[in-house]
Amino acid sequence: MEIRNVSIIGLGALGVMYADFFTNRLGKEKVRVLADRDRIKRYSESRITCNGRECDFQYADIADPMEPADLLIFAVKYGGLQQAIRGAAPAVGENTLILSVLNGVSSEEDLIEAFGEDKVVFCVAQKMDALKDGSSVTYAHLGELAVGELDGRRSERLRRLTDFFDQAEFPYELPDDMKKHEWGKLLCNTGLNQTLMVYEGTFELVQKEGEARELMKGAMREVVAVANSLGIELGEADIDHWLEIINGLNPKGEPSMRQDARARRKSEVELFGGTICRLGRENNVPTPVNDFLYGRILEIEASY
Ligand SMILES: NC(=O)C1=CN([C@@H]2O[C@H](COP(=O)(O)OP(=O)(O)OC[C@H]3O[C@@H](n4cnc5c(N)ncnc54)[C@H](OP(=O)(O)O)[C@@H]3O)[C@@H](O)[C@H]2O)C=CC1
Ligand SMILES: CC(C)(CO)C(=O)C(=O)O
Repeated sequence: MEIRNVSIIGLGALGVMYADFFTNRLGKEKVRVLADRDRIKRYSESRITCNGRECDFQYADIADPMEPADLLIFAVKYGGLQQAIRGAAPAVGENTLILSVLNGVSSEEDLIEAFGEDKVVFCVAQKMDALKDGSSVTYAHLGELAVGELDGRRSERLRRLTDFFDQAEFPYELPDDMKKHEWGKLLCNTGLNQTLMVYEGTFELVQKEGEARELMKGAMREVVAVANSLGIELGEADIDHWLEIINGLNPKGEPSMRQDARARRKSEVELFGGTICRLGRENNVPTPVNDFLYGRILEIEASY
């Protein structure tokens, strides 16, 4: 069945960016933002903007009966995923395809557990630099979604998805090995997000040579070592690939984790250092750089 409409749950930096993109391309009636009544009231009363344009979104109250979505995008932080899964359940029908733009390597497992393997296409959100300040979202790069099947098949549902992206002129990539690709993004976030949260910097700080960039690279090398211990073939070339992407981001932009810290919200550190330090211990891989970053981030969060 052809994809004709999109629903999005999570109206943050990425949610606004995607809701704005698809609303402009498909029309307001084809794009729903799913939320509870209180959030919808708050969103409707605030002036949400994306790159300075005022947004006019269609909201759907998750307490009301609703038609299933053709494509459902989860764009919440990991701490909000279980609640969002319960909230979005009425929008999942027989033919709904689900994407998660969440970072880390866990959200697809949670979505599969909730909705079944046949609904969830693996996805990595990459190369964007979306920044949310109050109700205003700005970005210099929309980035792209890397999508694929775990076994590398060019399946019929993947074709449905890419046909839809082609029609909407939405940028995407089809990596051959989605698991390796997810770990590549984990390598990026574990180095970049944690370093900039600890150093309180923008992308500029790690785009130039210096202590912060070296620390970031050290954290990335530990992700490679942990991945290798699990049989995932990441290497120096993957670090270089993600460094090149980082070098191209808006120098004044910030990763999602630094945005959490500025808002004094609990970050997704468990997805990054939390996961790498735990897997390192379990597989006898030393992770001193991540131990330092993870510990420092827990201290910062304890001070809120
Ligand atoms: N920002 C970025 O550039 C990138 C982010 N990512 C990943 O994407 C994910 C989303 O990040 P980001 O957009 O920055 O996150 P934000 O914190 O900006 O936004 C998350 C949004 O989810 C909403 N939300 C939480 N729970 C629910 C719920 N139960 N129902 C409806 N809405 C809910 C929150 O609403 P409210 O504010 O009303 O509580 C919030 O607006 C994260 O996993 C992040 O790591 C990946 C690539 C890039
Ligand atoms: C690396 C980045 C900035 C996406 O490009 C990201 O994933 C984040 O902000 O969490």
